[in-house]
Amino acid sequence: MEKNAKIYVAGHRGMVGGALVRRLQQASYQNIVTRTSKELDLRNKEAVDAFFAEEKPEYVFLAAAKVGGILANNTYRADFLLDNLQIQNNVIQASFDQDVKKLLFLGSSCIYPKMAPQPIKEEYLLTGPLEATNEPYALAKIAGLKLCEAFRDQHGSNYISAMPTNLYGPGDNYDLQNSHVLPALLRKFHEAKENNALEVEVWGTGTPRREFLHVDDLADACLHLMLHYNGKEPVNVGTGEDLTIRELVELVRDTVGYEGNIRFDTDKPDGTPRKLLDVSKLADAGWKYKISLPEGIREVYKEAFQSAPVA
Ligand SMILES: NC(=O)C1=CN([C@@H]2O[C@H](COP(=O)(O)OP(=O)(O)OC[C@H]3O[C@@H](n4cnc5c(N)ncnc54)[C@H](OP(=O)(O)O)[C@@H]3O)[C@@H](O)[C@H]2O)C=CC1
Ligand SMILES: C[C@H]1O[C@H](OP(=O)(O)OP(=O)(O)OC[C@H]2O[C@@H](n3cnc4c(=O)[nH]c(N)nc43)[C@H](O)[C@@H]2O)[C@@H](O)[C@@H](O)C1=O
Repeated sequence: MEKNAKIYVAGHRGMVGGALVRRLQQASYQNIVTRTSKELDLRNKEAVDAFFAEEKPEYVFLAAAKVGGILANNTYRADFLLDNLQIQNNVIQASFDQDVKKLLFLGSSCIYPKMAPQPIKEEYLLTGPLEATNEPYALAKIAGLKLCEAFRDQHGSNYISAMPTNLYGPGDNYDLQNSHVLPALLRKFHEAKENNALEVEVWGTGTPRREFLHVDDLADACLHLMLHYNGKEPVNVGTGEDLTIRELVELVRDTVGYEGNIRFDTDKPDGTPRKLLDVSKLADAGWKYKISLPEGIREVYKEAFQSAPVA
């Protein structure tokens, strides 16, 4: 990828898209094209086709998507399936029509079967039923990675797919209903400490296990894959380490310095019991994460809550 190549980052205002733009600029890629969803609704095929015909990007990072935590996925089931199918179908088709040299599609670790053997290898895809709470989203992501594979099979398109584990970092979503667990816990414990609340309520039983990767590490992995990976199979991107939600709750509580009680609301869903990724493929390609979870949580907490109020 030449330093003056025209690179389209779809979803640049999001947590992942923002990290991708930072990483590309840090690596001296200056010809980066972006559009907000107000400027370009990627569900609108005509608008997407017109944008690609006008801009003719050479490389595409497809980080735009409808994204949310377990409750959002389980509430807006049709939106998560339809929006994500429309976005990825339009961007991948337009990329082919305009001869994009290489496209990287972002999937998610939730594409794998609920009870897949752990750690999860890429070849476990479609070997068992999905987790019910995010099945619509997972099916959209599976369709996206399969569309990339199909364009490669039929047309020789160099479209690759990365399957990230749970992510956190600057620009995360802190809405208490729709966000993922880590940003939600940071906000809950911060506000409880500020308000001297006696108790913090967290969801589920605390027994599921999750793996967390800082979004700056993900962006670095995506650039590494764009530069060096030309394979058909999706590539897992993670740390290869996980912890229980209860351990995460205690880590966030201690980072924030909250000393009150914690109550687990078992009426809320646990979701997948565990989704630890096997990251040996990425390790074989020479990449490993850098930011440890405790360090990452400290940094994110400082940046999001101790320097300015959360929007
Ligand atoms: N967060 C996580 O834990 C994980 C995320 N991923 C994947 O990473 C990618 C990015 O996720 P993340 O950064 O967390 O999500 P965010 O919600 O932070 O960002 C999503 C972005 O997509 C854009 N977008 C959404 N709908 C549309 C639309 N109709 N038209 C144009 N743009 C749209 C938004 O643009 P705007 O701001 O302009 O409205 C936003 O910038 C997704 O593919 C997600 O599946 C994978 C695994 C874990
Ligand atoms: C990245 C991945 O993210 C999603 O899957 P998920 O990892 O299950 O999502 P989550 O981060 O929201 O929850 C993780 C665990 O944490 C528990 N939990 C406790 N307390 C809170 C809490 O306050 N908020 C949330 N959201 N969860 C909480 C919660 O009960 C669950 O056991 C997919 O939908 C899909 O988007 C996807 O691919």
